[in-house]
Amino acid sequence: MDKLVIEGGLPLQGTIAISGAKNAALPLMAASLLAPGVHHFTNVPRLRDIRTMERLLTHMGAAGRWNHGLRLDTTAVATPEAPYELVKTMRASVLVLGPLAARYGRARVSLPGGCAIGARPINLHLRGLEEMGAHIELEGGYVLVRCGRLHGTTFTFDQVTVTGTENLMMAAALAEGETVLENAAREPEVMDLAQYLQEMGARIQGAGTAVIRIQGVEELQPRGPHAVIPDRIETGTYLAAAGITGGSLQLTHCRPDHLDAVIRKLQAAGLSIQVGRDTLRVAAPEDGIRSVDVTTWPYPGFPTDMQAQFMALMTLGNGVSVIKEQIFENRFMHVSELKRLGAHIHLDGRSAVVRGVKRLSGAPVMATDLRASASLVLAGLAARGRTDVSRIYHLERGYEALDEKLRAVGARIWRERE
Ligand SMILES: CC(=O)N[C@H]1[C@@H](OP(=O)(O)OP(=O)(O)OC[C@H]2O[C@@H](n3ccc(=O)[nH]c3=O)[C@H](O)[C@@H]2O)O[C@H](CO)[C@@H](O)[C@@H]1O
Ligand SMILES: C=C(OP(=O)(O)O)C(=O)O
Repeated sequence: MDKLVIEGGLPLQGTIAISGAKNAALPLMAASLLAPGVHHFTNVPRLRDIRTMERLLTHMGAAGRWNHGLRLDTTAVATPEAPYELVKTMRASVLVLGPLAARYGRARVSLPGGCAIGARPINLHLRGLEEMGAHIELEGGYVLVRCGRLHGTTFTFDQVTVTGTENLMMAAALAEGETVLENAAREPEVMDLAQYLQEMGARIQGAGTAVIRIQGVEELQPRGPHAVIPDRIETGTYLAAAGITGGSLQLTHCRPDHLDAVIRKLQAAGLSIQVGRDTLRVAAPEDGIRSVDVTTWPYPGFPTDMQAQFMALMTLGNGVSVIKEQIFENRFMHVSELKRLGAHIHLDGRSAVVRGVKRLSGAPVMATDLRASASLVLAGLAARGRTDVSRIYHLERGYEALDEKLRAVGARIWRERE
């Protein structure tokens, strides 16, 4: 297994091209199950999670081919099943549940279980499908679904859920009659999925707002090429990287309008950010990073997927920053590792109180989840001396060519065998 080694202390300078969004590409791939034929997606990031979803679809009988993007042929899908071996490596596998129920009337999908950041139940996905007429049983760690054609319903999410909204929107696209999803997730990835479903012939209104209305249709057609939206979390991570290293970067191929809350908080921390149509220019503050408070919320609020990276930046702030995590009950696994690099952080329930220090110093650290790992890389880039980040398979789930992209803008970062 590889680890990342970082010799920190160099300001990043240069240009980074942002990749397609993992969290948009995964539901798009799952949506290919809704219509037999060849679907074509471009700007698909080369990531471990994308390979896992491809393996999952292949297991069901689909065929994937990389040729100017990803072409998924779902003509021969015959096994509507997501086995534990694949689901345990990627929770987003649960996104096949809605399409399988709607298109095949049966599904056998392993329960995803919890992960480092929280329990992450899927009760709302299941309740929504039941209200659309699906019969659901849990057996041997699997969700078993049986149904005829699903029917429309009005479903109010008790809690905003991104993949829950995506699952029910996909299921509703082929259901009989109208489905209204209330308190739906408004994330850009939900909008990207809605757009592809519409390209396939689905009738959807209101994606991007809290109420989505779907008029079910009899069938959908495969379409493409559909370009996956840029990864807003990768974008935010590199903005923070410029700030924490005292550098300046230009980011291209991004969607600044998907990052309003992140940009505002980074500007409050003193970073200078110039917003173009699909570019961002960022420069670190000359008089040091300012400590600011942040609370995570569903979109358009500050994303939980940027909380750990923002905390890394705040470890070098000029005062005290209170970072509150509202989405996941246990998303502070990076705290103890950041402390190993010299950060002063005190945990108080769902809040982390970060007292800025003058400098961080390198140390061996261990990644526990994707964004925790990213925060350790950021801290390592700023720290004096050498930082070894182990368990980088987490990073490979969500950051395309992270070490190459960072090396190209002046970072000393490389892979070594553990
Ligand atoms: C593949 C993907 O897109 N992953 C993203 C998605 O995850 P994911 O869709 O799994 O996260 P959710 O939006 O569902 O989770 C939000 C909250 O709702 C709770 N909940 C969710 C569903 C449910 O049936 N019952 C329930 O209680 C969760 O435990 C959590 O506390 O949104 C998260 C929140 O922005 C991001 O951190 C993940 O990167
Ligand atoms: C938590 C994340 O992903 P997942 O939902 O796939 O675990 C993430 O992208 O930060």
